[in-house]
Amino acid sequence: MQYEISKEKSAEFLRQAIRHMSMQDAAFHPVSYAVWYEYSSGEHAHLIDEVNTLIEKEKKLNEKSTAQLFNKHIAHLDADSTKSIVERFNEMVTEMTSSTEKAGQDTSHFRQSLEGWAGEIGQLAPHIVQRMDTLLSDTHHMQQSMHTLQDKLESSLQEVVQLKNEIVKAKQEAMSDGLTGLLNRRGFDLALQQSLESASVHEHTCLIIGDIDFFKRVNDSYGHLFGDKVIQTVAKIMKTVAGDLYTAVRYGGEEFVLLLPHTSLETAREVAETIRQHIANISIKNNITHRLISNITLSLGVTAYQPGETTDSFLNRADQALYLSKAKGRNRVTTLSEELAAA
Ligand SMILES: Nc1nc2c(ncn2[C@@H]2O[C@H](COP(=O)(O)OP(=O)(O)OP(=O)(O)O)[C@@H](O)[C@H]2O)c(=O)[nH]1
Repeated sequence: MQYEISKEKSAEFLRQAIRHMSMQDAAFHPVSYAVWYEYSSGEHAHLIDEVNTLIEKEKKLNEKSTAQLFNKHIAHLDADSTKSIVERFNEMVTEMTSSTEKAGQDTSHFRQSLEGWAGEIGQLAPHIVQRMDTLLSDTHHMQQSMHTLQDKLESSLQEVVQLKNEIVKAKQEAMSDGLTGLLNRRGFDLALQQSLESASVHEHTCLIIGDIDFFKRVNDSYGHLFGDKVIQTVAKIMKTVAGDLYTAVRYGGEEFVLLLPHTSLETAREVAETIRQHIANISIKNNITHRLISNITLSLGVTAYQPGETTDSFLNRADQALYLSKAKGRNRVTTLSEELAAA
């Protein structure tokens, strides 16, 4: 979807979209707006064909068919485009609300003038009074329609606010892990990309990857629920250590990542060592046996981003460092610079 078009062109699409929307059964909301805006822009041949076929068959689009068109042709858009749709709809409704309000005021004013004239003319030319009455009654209807439209627009605005909140919430949910509340892998990919894009050549970005040792044994010995509790406890420690400076991630089952922007390799190693020690010192209560379990350990790998390398190569090196920690006996931190990884 392209939104980089001139204001005049986009205003033209907007006008067309409103005209189309007003002829359908579906209500005014961002979903129908998005469908009709895209239809009016003429960009999506498939969408246009499908809409035309539906209109031919059903005359008007209802909520269901509008939602289906949205899901099929528009819902896959990235979050920025979705946000753009909602913002444009919001602007449109706000503009329409204020023009309707103004039109309502003008109509009310016109009606008052008519009433005034009716009184005056009635005395001079009684035969015109009946026509004036009709005119007054029409104006009254028009005023009522304005109020109805205004009410509808105001409720559309509320819907937009709600939709915006839902988009924000859905975005957050899609990026976070349900068990721990940390960022999930998808969230991490985005955070890593943003961090590398915003870092200058002279700044270091580091990664720590940690993996709970012999976690299968933990599950086998104390049960899956206890295993979950261990994951949550490790996540809590990662989050505390991360604070506002770093980003903690549940990368996979029992694997965690800490993203450290503007951080030297040496500092990252110290942070990893702090995490390792924290975890080696925890005791977690087994809710079934009521015993404290304290032999939980984490192996960690640390590395720094090398300018120009791909994120895959960055991640692979951190993984390699983690693998070395496991191979050397677990419960330890291994730091791997680019030269060492290549050797
Ligand atoms: N309780 C629980 N277990 C999980 C979860 N996700 C993955 N696991 C378990 O984590 C275990 C990972 O085991 P392995 O990959 O064999 O590794 P490990 O036993 O930790 O051994 P090393 O990594 O070599 O030290 C598997 O048994 C998975 O079932 C989860 O969300 N909750």
